[in-house]
Amino acid sequence: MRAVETAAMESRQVTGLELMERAGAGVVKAILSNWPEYRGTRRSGRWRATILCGPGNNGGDGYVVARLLSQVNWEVTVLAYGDPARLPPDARANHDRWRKIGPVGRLLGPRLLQADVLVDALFGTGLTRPVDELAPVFEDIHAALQEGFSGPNSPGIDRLVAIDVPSGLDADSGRRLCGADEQGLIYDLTVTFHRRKIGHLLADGPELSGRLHVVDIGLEPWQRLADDSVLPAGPDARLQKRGGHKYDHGHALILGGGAGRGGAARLAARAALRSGAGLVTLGVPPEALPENAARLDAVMLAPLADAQALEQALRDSRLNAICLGPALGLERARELVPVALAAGRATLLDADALSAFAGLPDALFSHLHERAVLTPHEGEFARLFPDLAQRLAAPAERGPAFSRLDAARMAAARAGCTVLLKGPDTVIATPRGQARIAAAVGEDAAPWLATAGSGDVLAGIVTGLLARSFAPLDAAATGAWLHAEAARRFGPGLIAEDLPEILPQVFRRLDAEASLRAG
Ligand SMILES: NC(=O)C1=CN([C@@H]2O[C@H](COP(=O)(O)OP(=O)(O)OC[C@H]3O[C@@H](n4cnc5c(N)ncnc54)[C@H](O)[C@@H]3O)[C@@H](O)[C@H]2O)[C@@H](O)CC1
Ligand SMILES: [K+]
Repeated sequence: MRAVETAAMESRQVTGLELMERAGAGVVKAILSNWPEYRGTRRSGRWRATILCGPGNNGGDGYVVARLLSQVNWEVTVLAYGDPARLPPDARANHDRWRKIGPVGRLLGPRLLQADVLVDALFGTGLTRPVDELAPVFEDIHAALQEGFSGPNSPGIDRLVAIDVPSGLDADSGRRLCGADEQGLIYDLTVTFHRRKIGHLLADGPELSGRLHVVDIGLEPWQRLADDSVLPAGPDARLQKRGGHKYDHGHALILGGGAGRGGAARLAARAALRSGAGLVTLGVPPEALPENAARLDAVMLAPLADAQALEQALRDSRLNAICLGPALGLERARELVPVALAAGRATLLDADALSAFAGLPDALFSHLHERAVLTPHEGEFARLFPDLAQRLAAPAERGPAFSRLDAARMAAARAGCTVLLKGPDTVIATPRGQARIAAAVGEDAAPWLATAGSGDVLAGIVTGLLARSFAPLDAAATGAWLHAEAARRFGPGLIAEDLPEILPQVFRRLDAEASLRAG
C-alpha cells in the first residue's frame, strides 16, 4: 500500500492531499451508507460525531472527516493526541482547515465522550509500538459504548468507527501490539483505503475491525508497481472443465491407513474426485480392503501394503498426484512419505504425514521438493517449525509484528515446498515468497468448517487440483477457497461429508458466472 501511494504521488498525477481528501470523503460516505438514518434529521438536536485525531496522516484523515461531517450539519468535536504543530504536512493542512471551522481539544485529560459516532483516527498503518498512554482513553470508549447515546444530554457513544485500522492493531500482522488498549472493544465499522490490509484478514484483525468497508481512492493505476506477491485466494478459471479424457484430468493416489480407521482417507479421496481429478485411487493395507470396498464406488481401491508396493504403484506415471496423511498412521507415514516424495510427483502431506516427523523435521525436509505441499494446522505446524510457532505465540511488542504470513513464508523457505497454514485465516506461501491469503473471516466467515474431517476434505480438494495440473501454490490457494466456499454455500449444520457433495453447486455457480461474463 505504501509503495502504491508513493508511486502515485511520484507520478505527480495525484497529491497526498488529494488522496487524504478522498480517504476522508470515503469514510463519511461509508458512515452515511452504513447507517442511512444519519442522512435524515435527528429527532432531537443534530447528529453528533467525536473524532479522535492522532499525530500522523491517519489523524489527517480524521480532520477531513470532521470538516466534511460539519458541512452536512453534524455537530463535531475533535480531540487530538500529540502536538498538532508537529503533524506531517498534509495532515497539518487539514488540521488548519478544520481550525477555521471548530476547535481542537486535547484527548488526554478530562474528556466527555458523547456522540452518535466516535471516529478513531489515532493511528493507521504507521503504528510501530504500543501507546500505553492511551489505555484510559480506550477504557472510556469501552464504558461509553456500553452506555450508548440517547440524546444531547446523555453521555455515551452509539457507534465506533476506525479509519483504516483500529488503533493498536498492527496493519501488517493483524496482531494487537502488546499492551494495545482496545481489549474488549469491537468496532462497528472499519473504513480502509484501496485494498484490505493483511492485518484486516489475519489473527485479531477480522474480529476487532468489525464490518470492513474498502474505499477506492484511485490508486489502481499504480497497483502493479507495488509488491503484489500477496494475493487473496479465489476462484480460478481453470476450475471449469473443457472436454478431454479422464486421464487428461489426472489420477490422484490417496494413501490410507489400517482397518477401522479409513474415514479420513475416504473423505479426502471423495473430495479429490469431486474437485475434478479424472481418477482417484485409494491405496490401503490389504487388511483394510473389505472395509473400504464396502464404502467406495467411483473411487478406486488398491491394496498397498508397504514401501515396496508404493514404489511399484508409482511406476505408473499416470498417477500424478499423491496425498498422504489423513488417518495414515504414524508408522506407515514414516515408511511411505520418503518413497512418495522420491517419485517427484505433486505430493500433499497432511496430518499423520506431518506429525510422523515431529521432533525430526530435517528428516522430512531432506526429501521435500518444490512440487510438494504441506497443509499443517497450528499444532502440526508447531511440531515441524517449533521456533516459528513460538515467535507467533510470543506477545507482539513492535510493528510490524511477526505474522502468520511471515511464519508460512519462513516455513516454506526452510522446507523447500509450498506450505498452507490452516485456520480461519489460512495463509499459503512458496519457498520463493509468493503468498496467498484465504481468509474465511468477516462477511466471508465459514464457522461451520470447524468440524471433524474438514481438514481431510481440504487435503483431498488440493490433491484433486494437483492432479488437474494446478501448480502447488494455485492448487493450495484455490483449494482453500473452494473448501470455504463450499462451507459458506452449505451453511449451518455442515459436517465434513457435506463438503464434497456441495462442490458441484460451487462449480455450477462459477460456470454460470463465466457464461454471464462471456455474454
Ligand atoms: N500515505 C497516503 O497517501 C495516505 C495515507 N492515508 C492515511 O495515513 C495513514 C498512515 O499515516 P502515517 O504513516 O502518518 O502513520 P499513522 O498516522 O498511522 O501514525 C502516525 C505516526 O505516529 C508515529 N507512531 C507510531 N507508533 C507510535 C506510538 N506508539 N506513539 C506515538 N507515535 C507513534 C509514527 O511515527 C507515525 O508516523 C494511513 O493509515 C491512512 O489512514 C490516507 O490519507 C490515504 C492516503
Ligand atoms: K485508526
